[in-house]
Amino acid sequence: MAHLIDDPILTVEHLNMRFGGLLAVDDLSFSAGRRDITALIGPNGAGKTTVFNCITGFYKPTEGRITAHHEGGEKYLLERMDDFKIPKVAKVARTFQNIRLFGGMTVLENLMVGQHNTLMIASNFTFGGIFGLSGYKRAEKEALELAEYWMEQTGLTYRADDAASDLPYGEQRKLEIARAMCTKPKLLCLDEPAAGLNPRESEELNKLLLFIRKERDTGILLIEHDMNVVMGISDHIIVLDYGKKIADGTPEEIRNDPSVIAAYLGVADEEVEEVEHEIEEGASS
Ligand SMILES: Nc1ncnc2c1ncn2[C@@H]1O[C@H](COP(=O)(O)OP(=O)(O)OP(=O)(O)O)[C@@H](O)[C@H]1O
Repeated sequence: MAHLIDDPILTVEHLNMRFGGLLAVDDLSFSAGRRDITALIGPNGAGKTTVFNCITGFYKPTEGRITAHHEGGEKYLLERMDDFKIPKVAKVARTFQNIRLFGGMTVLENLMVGQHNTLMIASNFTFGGIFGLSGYKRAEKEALELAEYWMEQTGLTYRADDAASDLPYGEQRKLEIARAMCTKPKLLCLDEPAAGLNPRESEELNKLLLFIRKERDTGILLIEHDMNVVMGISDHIIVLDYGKKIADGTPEEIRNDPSVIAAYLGVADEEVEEVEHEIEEGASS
């Protein structure tokens, strides 16, 4: 089963990632829609973070092709790009499972650092900033406005001058997303954004991600274990188990897919039919 995507922001074709004797990602192909929230789910160790690391250039895949498709028709082969070019040129941004902020910097400073690339270009990679070049000043003003915009959307304006490390966990997660959004990504990859959030915070996260998809024309690719988040906001779900894709469809299709239930429950293949039967019985009772 493969979910049909008319207008992909990302296509992954026959991706393999091998670590010594372990095939962590096994012939994986899928697409993520340009304005969709696509979730990558699966039991622990299924290969989800490895896929993210291949997409964002942390790992060079053993085999396969990963393409970012921009609206103008430009295509970027991510597996061939230097990792620092992936956010800058291909416009693919990411957050991490373990929060990686500059703890000693303020919220605002974290958002300005996120725009370092744009400001360096505006300074012509010289001391343009110090000498007050007009192009640099304009870029700096725009960077500040963008930082303020994302502080507002994430409810962090009142925290602008606080050190990132002083923020509670839920706000640090939001700050990471705000910082990624300051790079104006076309695809935002989020590694377990709901981890450690309480139910109210994860509800706020859902709203923020739906806002990003609707207002910013940004596709989202998300790894998540919190099924309230996954089932609540995803347009499309891909399920991995032992590095292989075992399902690909809408939340409704995935929810009722016996092989997915089996993978999560950890039952053997031959028991899948039994699980399927139980689901059918459950649905008819
Ligand atoms: N750098 C590495 N070297 C060797 N093995 C690795 C490396 N990175 C990941 N693996 C292995 O690849 C497999 C997939 O790991 P991965 O972290 O991608 O899974 P995951 O689905 O993200 O798991 P989780 O939900 O627990 O984060 C695991 O068996 C893991 O031990």
